[in-house]
Amino acid sequence: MGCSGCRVRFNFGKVLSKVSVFFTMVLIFTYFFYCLTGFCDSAPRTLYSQQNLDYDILDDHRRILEDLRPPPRLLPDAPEPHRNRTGSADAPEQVDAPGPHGAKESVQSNGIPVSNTFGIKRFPQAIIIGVKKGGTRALLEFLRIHPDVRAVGAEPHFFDRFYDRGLEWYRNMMPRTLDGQITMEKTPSYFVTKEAPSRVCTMNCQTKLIVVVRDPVTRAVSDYTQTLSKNPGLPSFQSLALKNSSTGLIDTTWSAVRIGLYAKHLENWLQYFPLSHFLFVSGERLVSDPAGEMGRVQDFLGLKRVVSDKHFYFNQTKGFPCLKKPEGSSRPRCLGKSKGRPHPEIPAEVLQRLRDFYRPFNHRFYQMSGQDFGWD
Ligand SMILES: Nc1ncnc2c1ncn2[C@@H]1O[C@H](COP(=O)(O)OS(=O)(=O)O)[C@@H](OP(=O)(O)O)[C@H]1O
Repeated sequence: MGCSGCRVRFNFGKVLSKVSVFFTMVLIFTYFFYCLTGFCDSAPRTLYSQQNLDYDILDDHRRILEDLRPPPRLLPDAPEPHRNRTGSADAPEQVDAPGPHGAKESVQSNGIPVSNTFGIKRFPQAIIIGVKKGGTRALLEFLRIHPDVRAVGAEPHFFDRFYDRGLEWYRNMMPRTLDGQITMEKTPSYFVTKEAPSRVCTMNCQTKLIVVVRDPVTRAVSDYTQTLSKNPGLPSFQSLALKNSSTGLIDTTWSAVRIGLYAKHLENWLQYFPLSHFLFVSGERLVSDPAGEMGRVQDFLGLKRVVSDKHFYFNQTKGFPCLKKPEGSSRPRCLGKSKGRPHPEIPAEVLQRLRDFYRPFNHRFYQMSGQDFGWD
């Protein structure tokens, strides 16, 4: 009697364990089938995060790695694509196109790109198109703190150098975004590239365009400083800026001078985009009042004003505002050494000559943009 009771209990236990194994298998297969058909991607983020507890941690890790990584070759001090007579501009330069997100994507130990698991790669809805040495890196890094902005770290240079690679190549460069997030990139040379406006419009004529402008004289000196840092044998600023020292005529073929003719470049863009698609950010105010300028940028992009005073502190050593908590990191960080470096001393009369030269162009630019930047 006792023994047959044991057998019944024993059999019941066996059946129970078989049933639970069966249901577990059914659950596992259902889950895999669900994921294989792509539904995991469309699951609400919280649910998805719970199922993949380490996903967000890995994504943060990827962002941190991106921050710590030395800037990719094209960025942010990428030499101009063309080398001029000084040997510092206007000859095509052999550069590798950046990979998606500007450099190699972080890869998990199983070889799957970490950032490859959710969201969609979209064309940028907003692009920082210029100007070189205006403060474009600072603006992009400040924007990246915003949870609704995802941006490519490197400069893709699609609309100037790599257009023949096609729009799909470009889209593939973009980070994945969730609905409601804005995709962005910055390539300051777009502003001075003749073909760029029509090409951007071919992608999307509704694209929002941000131009960080800075006093063209200081901008030219900053540009020269960058080239000099790579080529210490470069002729003096004045010998490059002036056609002839006795006449004092400005050499507008020198790219460091030409880039500062903002009215001329803007005219080209206005043939394809209405003024309402542009936001002109003051490079000077981005340094003196970063939060104020970021308020304008967030409004223009239709974003909640998340980036504010509390994100910045002024670093006395650097002499520039820095971020208390950059994207993906909890430690304060300033921009790299190539941003905010000391400029060489330029003779006052050369600077004055350049100031006089730019004045009418600046005034024309104030009229066109509807903003007085107070450079003279
Ligand atoms: N917060 C902060 N930190 C450091 N530097 C700052 C910052 N905000 C603006 N700037 C100014 O940005 C100038 C470089 O401009 P870009 O980033 O547009 O340069 S680049 O075109 O991408 O090479 C750089 O020019 P230089 O001062 O000549 O180095 C800076 O003056």
